[in-house]
Amino acid sequence: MMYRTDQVSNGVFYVMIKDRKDVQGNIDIKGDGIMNTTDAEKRKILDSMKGLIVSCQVVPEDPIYTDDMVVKMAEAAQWAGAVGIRANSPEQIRAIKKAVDLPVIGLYKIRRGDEEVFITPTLEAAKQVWEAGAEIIAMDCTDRMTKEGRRAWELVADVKREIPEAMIFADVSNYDEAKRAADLGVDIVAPTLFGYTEATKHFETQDMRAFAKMCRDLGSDVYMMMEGHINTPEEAVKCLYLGAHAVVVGSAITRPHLTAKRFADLISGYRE
Ligand SMILES: CC(=O)N[C@H](C=O)[C@@H](O)[C@H](O)[C@H](O)COP(=O)(O)O
Repeated sequence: MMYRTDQVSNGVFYVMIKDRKDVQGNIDIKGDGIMNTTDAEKRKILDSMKGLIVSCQVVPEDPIYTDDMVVKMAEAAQWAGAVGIRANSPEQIRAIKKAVDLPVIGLYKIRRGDEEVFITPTLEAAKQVWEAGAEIIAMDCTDRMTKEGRRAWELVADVKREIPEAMIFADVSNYDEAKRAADLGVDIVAPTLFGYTEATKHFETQDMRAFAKMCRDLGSDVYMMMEGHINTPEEAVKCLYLGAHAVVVGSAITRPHLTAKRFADLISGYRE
């Protein structure tokens, strides 16, 4: 749906959207001032997501698993001042959406045999994430092959065509993948998969140097976020200093058994 710029005041653009409430935001006016409503709405949501995003994920194998655990995690995150939630599976996204009033980055982890790509690997998975209520769809945008015999990032075009209202969060593992994702027109890029690919699996901490370069080169085209292996508030602040719009934290906040294990392992000197 298209709409027009109605009024400009104090550098802020006010826009009228047919049959909907007015929205106000810092909007890029392209060419003749004609814009797509979803662009303005997307920008408004993305701008609001500046700060801490908490990844709230739990699987039945986790020692903390209960049916409503992700809801409690999301409520705790909102209570603490988080600006967004990252969640896995249509069921958990739905439950979180009912309980908290924060934008959700949704994904659907699907393991298909020995395939390496598992974060929202198909268009069907992306549709389910969207239908569950997530505003943003996170997907693997690495250069790895999928079961369908194409590169993971090739799904971006399908999602943009089939679900144009959705924002796309590209999970990548290195600078080249980040650059490609930005060129493909995703909304958010994060090095979520650094440490989880064949080439990076030996790393247990983030590559801050690569992240700084991503922020410097791509930060004006996409929203750069940090995600993965951020364990302390100080590390998160460092990411903001390097140019991150937001920092997504999971395990350190929502997997207390792993935090306990970090302490136990170190204190016991990694005795078996
Ligand atoms: C690689 C993978 O599957 N990452 C997942 C992506 O959604 C989650 O399991 C992570 O918890 C999330 O990325 C946050 O990272 P960390 O838990 O390190 O703060």
